[in-house]
Formats: sequence, structure tokens, C-alpha cells
Amino acid sequence: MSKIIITGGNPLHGKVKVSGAKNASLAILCGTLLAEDEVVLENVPDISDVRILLEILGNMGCGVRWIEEDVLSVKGPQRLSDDAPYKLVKLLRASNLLLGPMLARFGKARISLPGGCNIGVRPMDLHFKGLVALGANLNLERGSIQGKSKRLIGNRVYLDFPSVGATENIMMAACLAEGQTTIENVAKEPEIVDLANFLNSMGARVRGAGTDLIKIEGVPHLKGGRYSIIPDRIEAGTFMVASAATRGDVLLENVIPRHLEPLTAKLREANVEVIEGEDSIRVNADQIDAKNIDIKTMPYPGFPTDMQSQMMSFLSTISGTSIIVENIFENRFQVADELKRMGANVKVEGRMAVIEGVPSLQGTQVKASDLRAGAALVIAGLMAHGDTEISNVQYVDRGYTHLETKLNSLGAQVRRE
Ligand SMILES: CC(=O)N[C@H]1[C@@H](OP(=O)(O)OP(=O)(O)OC[C@H]2O[C@@H](n3ccc(=O)[nH]c3=O)[C@H](O)[C@@H]2O)O[C@H](CO)[C@@H](O)[C@@H]1O
Ligand SMILES: C=C(OP(=O)(O)O)C(=O)O
Repeated sequence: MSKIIITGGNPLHGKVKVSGAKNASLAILCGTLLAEDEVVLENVPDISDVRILLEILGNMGCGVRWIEEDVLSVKGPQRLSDDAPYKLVKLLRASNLLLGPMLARFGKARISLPGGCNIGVRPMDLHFKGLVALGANLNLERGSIQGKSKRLIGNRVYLDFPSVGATENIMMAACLAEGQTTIENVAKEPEIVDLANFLNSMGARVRGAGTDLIKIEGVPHLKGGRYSIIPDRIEAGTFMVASAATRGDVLLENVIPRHLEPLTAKLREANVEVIEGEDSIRVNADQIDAKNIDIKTMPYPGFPTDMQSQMMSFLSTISGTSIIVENIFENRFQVADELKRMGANVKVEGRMAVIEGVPSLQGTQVKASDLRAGAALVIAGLMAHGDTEISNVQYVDRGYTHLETKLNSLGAQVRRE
């Protein structure tokens, strides 16, 4: 297993281009199963989650081909040739988004329960509730979801929580259902809007994405097409926090500043200068006297849970007490123990973490417990005195394209062994 080794203490300076969004790409790749013709996707990130999902799609009979570095062609099968196998499905959460498209297009699905990072229990009851309301027959058998359906029929679905995945699965399934589907209390994340735009570009009739009510008028077929995926707001956010944490000055290109507003607001509250351009953001923390802040994670447009761990690293050396409340995933404070090994003072009590700022962190050996914990440790390593050696970096590779290259181009000293 490889390790990331960081020699800390270098403020990040320069420009970096943000890649396409992991969570939009994964949902959209699952959505390609709905199309009858070739789909060409631009701005696809080169991350392991995408590569694994492509392998799963290939197993199921899709023709998958990279046309350029970040441009991908996917041609769905006329008939499913195989299931989504456990050995691949267990590696990523988003494999659960194959369920809706498989049922809607092929009338059957067999998928192992999805894996991914251990950040919480992550049930699929809301996905099931919606798909069953559309007429699917779903069972759990020996760790696999077995689904069957005739043509799905539109219905009203109320989500008890605005789940991103449930919204996406039900929305995709409803595109090929007969009649109208209304989904209430849906997630409003930018990746939902991107998925809806992609589906509409193939001939779907989805309205209301980005609000809390989505209406879908089912159509008999979806065609193919060409679509460009939005930039990754979490990758962008990670570089923003890395710039702030190292007291650097970084210009991020290929971003949608509006998607980053929850983070921008918090960084500004901490006295970090954030300058928004049309499709760029500059984060300047060169001369700042950073201030402690409190954070509560919430569904979009609240503060994203996927940026919580990175903020914990940043706050760990700001004098005073900062409080983080994690409202989305119950097991997302695992990085606190690793940060403590680097000298941070963090106390976790249930859903709350209390961070007493210390003057500095010291590099040591640490272990990533999940994707964003890994990103947080990278930021901690950039801030720390001496060398930080991060193991379990397969988690980091799930979501960051060319991370070391990008960081080194900003003046960091990062290598992989
Ligand atoms: C691939 C992808 O897009 N992943 C993102 C997606 O995950 P994911 O789609 O899994 O996250 P959800 O929005 O579904 O989960 C939010 C909360 O709802 C709960 N829940 C969810 C579904 C369900 O059927 N029942 C239920 O109780 C979950 O346990 C969790 O507590 O949104 C999360 C929240 O923004 C992000 O952190 C992940 O990066
Ligand atoms: C939790 C995340 O992803 P996933 O849902 O794919 O595990 C994430 O991107 O931080």
C-alpha cells in the first residue's frame, strides 16, 4: 500500500485547476444506463471511484472508452450482461445509484449492498421507499438487492430526509416511468441539478432540481448526447482550506463560486480573504490573524459534511475554541484521533467536536479512515513542522485527481512511496 509523505511548512502559492465533480460524475455515469445511444461526458475526474464504476459498467455490458484525458464515451447495452459484482461494488458508495436506472431501463437489478467509506450506517430505506412507490419490487437477499419491475409508474414520493442518493436514484428511475412523479423534500445539492440537466439533455423532462420539489414527466426513451460535468466543489474547497491553513495565496480556476458559498462564508468569518471571480476563487491568507469559528454541517446550501474534516485541521491551530457539529454522518470525527497524534487538542462528544487551538502541529505517522479524513490529514501535513506520513491513501484516491502534482505545483513538498 502506498503512502503520502508531506514535508510541512510551505505556504501554498499559485494557480490550480479544479477537476470535474466526483459526486456528479458518479451519478451521471449511472444515468448513462438510461440512454439508448452513446453518451460523451466532458470534465470527468481521473479518480478511483470513476475507474471502478467504469469497470462495473463494463461488466454490465456498457462500451466505455476514454476519448481524451477527461472526456469519456459510454454506450449502454441493449440487455444487461451481468450483475454489479460485490468485489467492485463494495469499493464505492455510489454504486447504489445503479439501482434506479437498471430497474427503469431493464426491469431488473441485482446489486450487492454498496460499500464506500465508513462514515456512518448509511441505510437505503429512502431509495427503496421511492422505487417501491414507482412500482418496483425489491428484496434483500444475502447482502444483495434484488429488484424487478414492469414499466415503472409515476407517483408522489416524500423523502423523510433530503438524501442526495435517494433523490438521484428516484429521479433517474422516474425519467422512464409512465406519467408524472413528484418527489418532495429532495436534496438541493449542485450535483442534483447537474444530474437533472444531464438527464434533460438526453430528452428527460425533469423540473425543479435545486428546489425542494422535483417533478418528472416520464418519457419512453432517452437518447444519447454530450454533456460537461460541473467542477468539484469539494476538491475546490479542499484547496481553499489548504491555502488558508498554510497562510498561502491560491487562485482556483474552473470553479462555480456560488457552489462554494457555504465554505466561503465560514472562511471569511475566520478572517480569510476570499475573492470570487466569474469562474475562479482566490484564497489569500498571507497576512491574516485567523479567528476561531463554529460550524454545523447541513444539507446544501448548509455547510457540507464533505468539508468538515478539512476544516477541523485548519481550526486546530487557531487560538481560542472552535466547535463543529456534524449533523449528517454519525461517524465522521475519526480524523480527530489522528490530528491529536499531531498535537491538536480536539475533544469529541457524540455529534460535537470541541477544538482548542494549539500553536502548531508536528508531523508524524497517521492513517486515513475515509476520503475526507485523508484530505484533512494532507492539510494537517502541509501545516505541520517536519514530515507527516499518511497511510490508507486509497481513500484519498477515491476523490482527488493528481493531488500530489497539484499541491507540488503550488509549492508543497508531497511525495508518494
Ligand atoms: C456519491 C455521493 O454523492 N456521495 C455524497 C452523498 O452521499 P449519500 O447520497 O449517501 O448521502 P445522503 O444524502 O443519502 O445521506 C444523508 C443522510 O441521510 C441518511 N439516509 C440516506 C439515505 C437513506 O435511504 N436513508 C437515510 O437515512 C444517511 O444515513 C445520512 O445520515 O451525499 C452526502 C451528503 O451530502 C455526501 O457526503 C456524499 O459525498
Ligand atoms: C462521503 C463521500 O463520498 P461517498 O458518498 O462516495 O462515500 C465524500 O465524497 O466525502
